[in-house]
Amino acid sequence: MTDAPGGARTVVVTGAGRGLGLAMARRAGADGFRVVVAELDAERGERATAELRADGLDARFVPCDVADPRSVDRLADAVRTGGRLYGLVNNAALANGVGGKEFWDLGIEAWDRLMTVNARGPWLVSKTLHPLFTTPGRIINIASDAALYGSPRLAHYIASKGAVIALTRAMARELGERGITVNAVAPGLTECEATETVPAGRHDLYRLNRAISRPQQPDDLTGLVSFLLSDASRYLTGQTIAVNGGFTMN
Ligand SMILES: NC(=O)C1=CN([C@@H]2O[C@H](COP(=O)(O)OP(=O)(O)OC[C@H]3O[C@@H](n4cnc5c(N)ncnc54)[C@H](O)[C@@H]3O)[C@@H](O)[C@H]2O)C=CC1
Ligand SMILES: Cc1ncc2c(c1O)C(=O)OC2
Repeated sequence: MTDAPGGARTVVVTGAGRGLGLAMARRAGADGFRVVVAELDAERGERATAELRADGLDARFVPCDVADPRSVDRLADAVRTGGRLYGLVNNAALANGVGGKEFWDLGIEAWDRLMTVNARGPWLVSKTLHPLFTTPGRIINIASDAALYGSPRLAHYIASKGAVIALTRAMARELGERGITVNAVAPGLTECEATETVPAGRHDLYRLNRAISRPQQPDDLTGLVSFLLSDASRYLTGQTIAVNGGFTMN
């Protein structure tokens, strides 16, 4: 893709230090976008950015905690100086080791922490960055098929992802006039660092109930993200699309 006049189009990917976020950042970079790796864990963020750059991609690390308004303001400052904001992928979430307890055994603190990062985060980052967007623009919110299926022993997590799906709809309506599409992507349980601690039986259950019965990999998600960032998706907004080998179906 050639750069439009006015410099490269920037796509911010939160939580892009590893896992699905890094895979999506790599794809956005390969598609010709300037990628901002907005990541809480500086070591991960630096390493991921170095990897992308070593592959010849235009990437830069900006430390960011999506739960902290001042940190998100600093992300906006960094984006403002770095070109034109075209896309935002709200990917950062607490997804590592969150499962295992019935809803009645969850504590207030765990509930609030997940809601703060996973639901408030995408709202706060979108709220803070939206004035920087060009037209057209793209926002992609990463949900989870666990919220569609109703996965047990993840109640706070799936409630936070349910909020992300509803938020997507409100944002799509409110940003439609500005030519910014907003969609949610609901990945299935994927083989990556964050799910190494998910019991094998759970991985098996997900795999065996898919139309395409094999383990999901981070790259299974990136084709849809590429499409959503492209002009080909210009009339698609407010939707939630599950990429999960057919574990859930609409
Ligand atoms: N891995 C899976 O099987 C699935 C993951 N998802 C969703 O995909 C997204 C990515 O998941 P994974 O790559 O598995 O997770 P991960 O835990 O490997 O990566 C998430 C990244 O976000 C960062 N992060 C955490 N809190 C942050 C904060 N407050 N501010 C900025 N960055 C922060 C972490 O440091 C980490 O690098 C999440 O939204 C997750 O809920 C959805 C369905 C399945
Ligand atoms: C079963 C299960 N465990 C952990 C996670 C998920 C899941 O479905 C998920 O969607 O993101 C992290």
